[in-house]
Amino acid sequence: MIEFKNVSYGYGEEPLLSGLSFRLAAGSFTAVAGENGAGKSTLCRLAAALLRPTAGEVVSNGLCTSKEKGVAFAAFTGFLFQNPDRQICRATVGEEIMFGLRCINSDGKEARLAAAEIIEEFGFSPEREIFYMSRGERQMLALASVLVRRPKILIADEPTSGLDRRQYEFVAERLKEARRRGATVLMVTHDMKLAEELADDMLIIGGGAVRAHGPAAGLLSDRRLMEDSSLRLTEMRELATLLGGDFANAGSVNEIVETVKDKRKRRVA
Ligand SMILES: Nc1ncnc2c1ncn2[C@@H]1O[C@H](COP(=O)(O)OP(=O)(O)OP(=O)(O)O)[C@@H](O)[C@H]1O
Repeated sequence: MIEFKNVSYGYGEEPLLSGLSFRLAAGSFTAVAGENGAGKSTLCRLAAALLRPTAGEVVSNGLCTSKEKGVAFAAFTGFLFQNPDRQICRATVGEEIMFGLRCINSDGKEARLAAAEIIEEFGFSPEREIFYMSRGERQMLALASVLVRRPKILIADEPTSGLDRRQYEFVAERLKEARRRGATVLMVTHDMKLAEELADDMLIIGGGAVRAHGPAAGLLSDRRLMEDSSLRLTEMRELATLLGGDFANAGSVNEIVETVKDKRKRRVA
């Protein structure tokens, strides 16, 4: 569980975030959205104890980030940076994955087995030199080195940006899997289709405050909220809200099709 209690933060004198209060339930998947520069990455760093609030409290997994050392949070928090090069610090895939494990004092036989498994799952080879990997591959590697630690809390800042379709689908599946295994996931994204596919809840920030927090389906259908937050309705939501009435809260194209069929049946009868 992650809780923000009246949290404020600023890099300079002006606060960037002011009085944020919300709670993310254990095991939930929350997508964070908002316009560029709204403070989404800053919110993630606060949640991961990489930053401490200038006022208020962040409590993660029962620990207050202002009272404990960062290492206490690193033990159960996986953080995927927006830019993988901020994270990667070793020369080869194998070394990078093991580095992630050593950071949580995991270095034995089990750790080496987990490293071998994830390297295979991601389709890398342990000797592969990171210097020659593409941006997308480095992003996948950064994710692998976070996931190998099986974090209780997973914070991913735009995990699919710059990935090709195959990589995108692979990453979306890995995030779903982390959630299935019980992790609490917080994901920043500009991709509302991804939010719709993965998240239970959405947290929309803007103007330094929480603009909305609640079930993703409802927020993603709120045309006014989406427009005010510079977010795009997905094509499916666009269609559902344009059709209105019984269709307005449809969760998928399939639901729209079924509702049309149902209406036709009733008209014929
Ligand atoms: N280390 C820093 N020092 C000073 N200012 C910073 C720092 N990090 C971020 N900022 C500023 O804080 C503001 C919010 O940045 P942040 O990265 O949290 O926003 P964001 O919503 O994630 O943006 P984007 O969608 O563009 O990634 C921006 O104006 C940014 O320039």
